[in-house]
Amino acid sequence: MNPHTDMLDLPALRQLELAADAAGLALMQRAADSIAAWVQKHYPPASRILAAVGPGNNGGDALFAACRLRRAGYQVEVLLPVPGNAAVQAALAEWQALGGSVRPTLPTGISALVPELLLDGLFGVGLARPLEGEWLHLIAQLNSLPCRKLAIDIPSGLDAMRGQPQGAALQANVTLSFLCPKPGLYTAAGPDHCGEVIIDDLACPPTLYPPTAGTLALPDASVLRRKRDSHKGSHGVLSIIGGAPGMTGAALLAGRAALAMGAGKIFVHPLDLALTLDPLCPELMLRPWQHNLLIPENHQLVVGPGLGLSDQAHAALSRALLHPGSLLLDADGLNLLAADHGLQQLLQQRSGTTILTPHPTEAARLLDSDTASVQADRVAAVRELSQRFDCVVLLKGCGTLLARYGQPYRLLTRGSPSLAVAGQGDVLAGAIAALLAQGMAPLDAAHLAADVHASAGEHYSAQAGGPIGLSCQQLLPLMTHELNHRVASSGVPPF
Ligand SMILES: NC(=O)C1=CN([C@@H]2O[C@H](COP(=O)(O)OP(=O)(O)OC[C@H]3O[C@@H](n4cnc5c(N)ncnc54)[C@H](O)[C@@H]3O)[C@@H](O)[C@H]2O)[C@@H](O)CC1
Ligand SMILES: [K+]
Repeated sequence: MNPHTDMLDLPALRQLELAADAAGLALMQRAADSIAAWVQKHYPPASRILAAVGPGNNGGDALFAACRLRRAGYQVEVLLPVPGNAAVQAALAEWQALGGSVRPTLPTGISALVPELLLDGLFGVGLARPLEGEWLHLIAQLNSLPCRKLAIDIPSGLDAMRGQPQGAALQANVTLSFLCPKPGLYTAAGPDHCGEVIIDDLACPPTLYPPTAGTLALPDASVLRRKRDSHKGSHGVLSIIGGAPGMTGAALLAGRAALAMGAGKIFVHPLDLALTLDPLCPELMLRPWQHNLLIPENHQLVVGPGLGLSDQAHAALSRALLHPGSLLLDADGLNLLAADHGLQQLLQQRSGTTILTPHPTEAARLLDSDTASVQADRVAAVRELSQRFDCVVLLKGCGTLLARYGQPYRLLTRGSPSLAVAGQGDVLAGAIAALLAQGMAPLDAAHLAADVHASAGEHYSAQAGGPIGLSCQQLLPLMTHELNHRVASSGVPPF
């Protein structure tokens, strides 16, 4: 267990809290130390701090931190809307012994008292239902304060496991989270509410941690190291089927991305017979699809970019499902699969690994569900898909998730809205297949390719001054650079 990258599900997190308690670890005091240390590092004494204290242990963390900060000379105010549990009461006794008072509501027109920093300790992982009434009002009031906001453990109102606001959620600048990362910090609406995320394991011994459910840890890229003594045949071959009339660009984008990510040889089989060359990328070998097209066993096969939903597309997918090697299905490859139980049966009978790369709406189609339900619990959706189809599944969207049944799920911490443009799904499909072609295991290939893609999106935003306007031509060199960097820094460091 690495408490900085490995994640627990909620029952396991509760189990850990109990184990720490039984071991006599005063975790709440350590949490309060951690909060106070963060404040002292960033704000000089006498700064104005407002601590919002909720009814549970999250409130206890905030109020014990308030005591420490008052002792250290900060001007601390405490907002305590409801009487808290025993931990809050103990902190309150300490606070009052220090001469502190509490206010039950936030007065309107407090311009003179506007804090420099809000400590948000209303709710943590114990949020059990949507917020209502006065709580909604309070969150809105706190969000409108013109000051920086430090969320304790998780922004109040955000579901720690699902990353969705429960009615409303605090908009934090920094989130200081304890014991281990929670998926809700990184996926769905989580990143837009958390700001910078800091994990403090509170020096809780790793032996106390139950088995992990998921991880943020990245796969090692050293398998992609190249020998001087290598040739194009050393780096794998892949075939892409897609590119129906009107959507030929999708297949070409996948092909170009595969080249940028190091695949040795790339065949593109467009359904549009008129497409015979990519003039901007003549390295791609274009061989229009025919019903008797034979894909050699050693090719990594991608089906879906610009495939369409025609009878021809259906026939191409049916045949592709018989391919004995690895197969990646994207876009209309997934839509055809979702709509046809016969194709799903063929998928179940496959001997090679299959990777599915749905966006939330495609995932909903595969699950006979709707997009909102998938987004409401992205971790559950990706796990369910991987189990139902016995595939590696990559669920796109903010906080990309990957799962293979029986293994911890994986969650990307990187990403950028710059990538939310047409064509990037095709780029990702080609990138994954390129890493498969170079010998990476399917889950690792999908994970590393997605992380390289996400990182390149971040680099683009940094270079362009913002996320608008990304195109494949700009992104692919950034992906190549990022991949080379990952490979160079993998494995044992050089002298
Ligand atoms: N137990 C432990 O070992 C540790 C807990 N820690 C802190 O404790 C937090 C968890 O504490 P709790 O389990 O007490 O939970 P919380 O403090 O997150 O909230 C639970 C309280 O909120 C109420 N509540 C839940 N949903 C509500 C809603 N929608 N509207 C109104 N009230 C609602 C519950 O009735 C309960 O009173 C963590 O997030 C973390 O901040 C840390 O101190 C580290 C150690
Ligand atoms: K909180």
